[in-house]
Amino acid sequence: MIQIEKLRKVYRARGREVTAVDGVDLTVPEGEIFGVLGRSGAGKSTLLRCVNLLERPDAGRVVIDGRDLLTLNGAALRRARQGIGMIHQHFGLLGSRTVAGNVAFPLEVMGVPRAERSARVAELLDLVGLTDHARAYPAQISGGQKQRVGIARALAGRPKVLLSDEATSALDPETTASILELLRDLNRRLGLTVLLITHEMEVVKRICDSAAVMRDGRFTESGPVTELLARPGSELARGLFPLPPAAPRDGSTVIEVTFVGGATDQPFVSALARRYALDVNILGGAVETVGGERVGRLQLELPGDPASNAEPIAFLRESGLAVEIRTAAGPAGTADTGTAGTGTAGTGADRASGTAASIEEDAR
Ligand SMILES: Nc1ncnc2c1ncn2[C@@H]1O[C@H](COP(=O)(O)OP(=O)(O)OP(=O)(O)O)[C@@H](O)[C@H]1O
Repeated sequence: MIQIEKLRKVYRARGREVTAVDGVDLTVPEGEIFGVLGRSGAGKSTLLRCVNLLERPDAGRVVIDGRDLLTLNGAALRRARQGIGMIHQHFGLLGSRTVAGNVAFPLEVMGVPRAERSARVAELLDLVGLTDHARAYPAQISGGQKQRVGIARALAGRPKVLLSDEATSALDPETTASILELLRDLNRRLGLTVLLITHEMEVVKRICDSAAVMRDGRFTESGPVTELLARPGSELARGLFPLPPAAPRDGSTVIEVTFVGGATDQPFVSALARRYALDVNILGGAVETVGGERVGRLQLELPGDPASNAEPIAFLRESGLAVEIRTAAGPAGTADTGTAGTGTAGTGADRASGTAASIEEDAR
């Protein structure tokens, strides 16, 4: 389990101060995968590096499996850090060592005897599917295989916590999928607790149980992924399911409906049309599997202004669906009647573009 409380890290250089992490609270229960999503410069790497004390936080607590790392020194701190593995975007392999030699390296540093080391390396290579490449050098293997070596090496000391620093950012989509599948598999088989940072929505969608969006050193939203998807105004929901920036035409109401799990079984569009004799127009939408649950977002246009649609909207909400009303100025949040003009932050245009796609693009 990872517990981070009021974590703060300020860099000071040439008389300038940059608050990279500004009071972050975060809990990752044992065996869960937590993803921190954000643009370049949001503070993700700093946050991750504070968890294994590669960076010393200025304030706050980092508690791993009940031990407050900031209170430990010397051997006790070294032991605690052995319980935290880390993988990196550019793998960080030693070019002069074979695959097996790279995996053996941390075991050598830990002083594990040779025979035990060989057995453990064989076990680790089997775990990541690289037994046949034990004697290859990093230059002779693909990016995905290099990351598998990185993962095997990170697991050498039998850590309970794995930190992942953009582990799939240098990989093509197919390889990304296979590495994410491996991480999910290891998380389940070994009960690993994983904290990962990424700018890729795909990573959150495929393997994270919970996630946070980070901006300017803070979490702007945080929680179980399926809960965030159903939360009105969620940036994560907009990123995973981008919808067209539709402003309602005069005399119509545009709503965005998010449904998770069981709610997807209901034919709510036809129920709405039948019950209220409405001509419902579908403007856009998508349904996907997130965290093993079916999740979707639909943008619908209803005839009549928001006030005249209060009843149908209430019906959808009572059916367990999250409904946002889009006004000319953007989504109007959760107000029951969705009064026009009371939108949450941002204009229609910037709300629509402030999504995952831009999280990725800005980071490149
Ligand atoms: N060693 C450092 N000295 C001074 N400022 C730093 C240092 N490392 C990071 N920063 C600053 O702290 C802020 C957060 O950086 P950080 O690398 O943690 O963000 P990030 O979200 O991981 O971005 P990226 O994906 O580009 O690495 C940025 O403004 C960055 O310029």
